[in-house]
Amino acid sequence: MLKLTPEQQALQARARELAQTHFAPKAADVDRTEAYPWESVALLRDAGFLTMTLPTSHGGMGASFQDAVIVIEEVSKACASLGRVVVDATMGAIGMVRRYGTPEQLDLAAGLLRAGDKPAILITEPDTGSAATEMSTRADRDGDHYVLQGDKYWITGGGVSRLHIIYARVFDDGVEQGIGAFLHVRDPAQPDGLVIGERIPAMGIRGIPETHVHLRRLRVHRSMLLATPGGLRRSFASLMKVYNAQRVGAGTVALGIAQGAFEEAVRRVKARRQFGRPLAEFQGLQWMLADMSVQLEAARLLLHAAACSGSDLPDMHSAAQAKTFAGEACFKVCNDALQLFGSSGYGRDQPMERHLRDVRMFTISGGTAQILRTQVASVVLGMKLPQTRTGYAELAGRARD
Ligand SMILES: CC(C)(COP(=O)(O)OP(=O)(O)OC[C@H]1O[C@@H](n2cnc3c(N)ncnc32)[C@H](O)[C@@H]1OP(=O)(O)O)[C@@H](O)C(=O)NCCC(=O)NCCSC(=O)CCS(=O)O
Ligand SMILES: Cc1cc2nc3c(=O)[nH]c(=O)nc-3n(C[C@H](O)[C@H](O)[C@H](O)COP(=O)(O)OP(=O)(O)OC[C@H]3O[C@@H](n4cnc5c(N)ncnc54)[C@H](O)[C@@H]3O)c2cc1C
Repeated sequence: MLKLTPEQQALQARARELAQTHFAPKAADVDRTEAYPWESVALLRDAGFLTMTLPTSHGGMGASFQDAVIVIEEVSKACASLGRVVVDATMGAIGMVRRYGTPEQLDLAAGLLRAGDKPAILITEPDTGSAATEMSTRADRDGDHYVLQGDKYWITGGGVSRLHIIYARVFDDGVEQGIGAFLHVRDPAQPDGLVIGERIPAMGIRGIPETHVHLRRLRVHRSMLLATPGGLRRSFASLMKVYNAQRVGAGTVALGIAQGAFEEAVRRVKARRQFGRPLAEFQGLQWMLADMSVQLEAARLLLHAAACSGSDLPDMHSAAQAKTFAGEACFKVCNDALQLFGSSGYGRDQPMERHLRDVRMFTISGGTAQILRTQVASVVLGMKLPQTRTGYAELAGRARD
C-alpha cells in the first residue's frame, strides 16, 4: 500500500475537498456541453494547483511530481477534463521550461500559469503521430526570428491555451539542425500565424477542445527557442526526457477516472437488490470488485514509483511501464464498473458510460501502449529498437564505422 507523508495526506485532502465540492457536481454538464470549464479552472488556479510544480520564487509550491500525481488523481476522480488541465499545467510543458528555459522564458510561462493558463504541447501532425521524429513542421531562421510553417492536430486546449510549446524541425541557412521546441503565446486579441483550426469531435474528456493548429509563417523570436543541452541535434531526446512526466500525469488521470467509477460501483452493488438480496452478496461480483481494487492499487503504485524515479525527472522506462499499465487496467476497471451497473451503466443519464469514454484515450495519446511497450522492451533488451524498415541496417552500418 502506498504511504504518503502527513503533508501529502493534507494536500490530498485539500484537493479532494475542492474536487468533490465544486467539480464532481458539474462533471456531467462539462461532458454534455463540451465547454471548457473556465470557472472551475479559476478555482484550481486559486488553490495553487496549476502552479504547484513551479518554484516558490515563481509563485509555485515547489511541489514534486509525486505531489502533482496526488492532486491529479483527486481532481480526475471528480472531473477528467479538469484532471487533464492540472497535468498540462504541472508536468510536461512546464517541466520543459523549468528544465531548459531561460529566466525570461520561465517568468513568461509562470506568469501565464499564475493567470490560470493551461499550456498546450504541439507535437503530432496528421501524417506523424507515433513517428513523431518524422514531423514536417519547420522553423526557418530569418535574422533574429524563426518562421514556423506546418500543421499540427489533436492539440489539447486548441483555442483556450495561451502558452504553446511547438515542436519543429529547425533550419539555419537552409541546413537542418534537429527538432527543437519554441514557446509561443497566443493572444486572442492579436491574431498571428498560429491559427486555431477545426475542433476534432472527441469520444471522451470533452471539456477540453482537441483541435487542428495551423502554423502559417508564424514569426517567433529566437529567444523563444528552448536551449537544450547538447544543442539542437540532441534536443528531441532532451525534450522527451521531460515529456516522460506528462506520461505519468496522463496515466494518473486514467487512475482517477477508474477510481471514481470503482467507488460508484461499490456503492451500487450494496444498494441494488436482485433475487431478494444485494448484488454485493454474489461471489462473481465480489471477485470482480477484488480484481478491480488490485488493478487500481497496482496502477497507483506504478505511477507513484514512476513519479519518483530518476534523479529529478521520471525516467523513460518507469513512465512507459506505468502509463501502459494504468491506461489498460483503468479501461478494464471502468468497463467492469459499467457491467456492475447493468442497463443503468449503459444509459447516458448515468455516469458510467462517460467514465468509459473518458478513460479510453490513455492507451492512445501521449505515446500509444504499443509505442510505450517498445520503449520498455528496448530497456529490457538493452537494445535500440528502430521502427523504420531500414533502421537495423543503419544501426549495423554505424557500428561498423
Ligand atoms: C521517440 C519516438 C517518436 C520514436 O522515434 P524514433 O524511432 O525516430 O526515435 P528514437 O531513436 O526512439 O528516439 C530519438 C532519441 O530520443 C530519445 N527518446 C525518445 N523518447 C524518449 C523518452 N520518452 N525519454 C527519454 N529519451 C527519449 C531516444 O532515446 C533517442 O535518443 P538517442 O539518440 O538514442 O540518444 C516514439 O517512440 C514515440 O515516443 N512516439 C510517441 C510520440 C508521443 O508521445 N507524442 C506525444 C504527443 S503530445 C500528446 O499526445 C499529449 C497528450 S497527453 O495525454 O498529455
Ligand atoms: C485525446 C487525445 C489528445 C491528444 N493530445 C495531443 C496534444 O495535446 N499534442 C500532441 O502533439 N498530440 C496529441 N495527441 C496525439 C497523440 O500523441 C497521438 O494520437 C499518438 O502519439 C498516436 O499517434 P496516431 O494517433 O497518429 O496513431 P498512429 O501512430 O497512426 O498509430 C496507429 C496504431 O498503430 C500503432 N503503431 C504505430 N507505430 C507502431 C509501431 N512502430 N509498433 C507497433 N504499433 C505501432 C499504434 O500503437 C496505434 O495502435 C492526442 C491524442 C488524443 C487521442
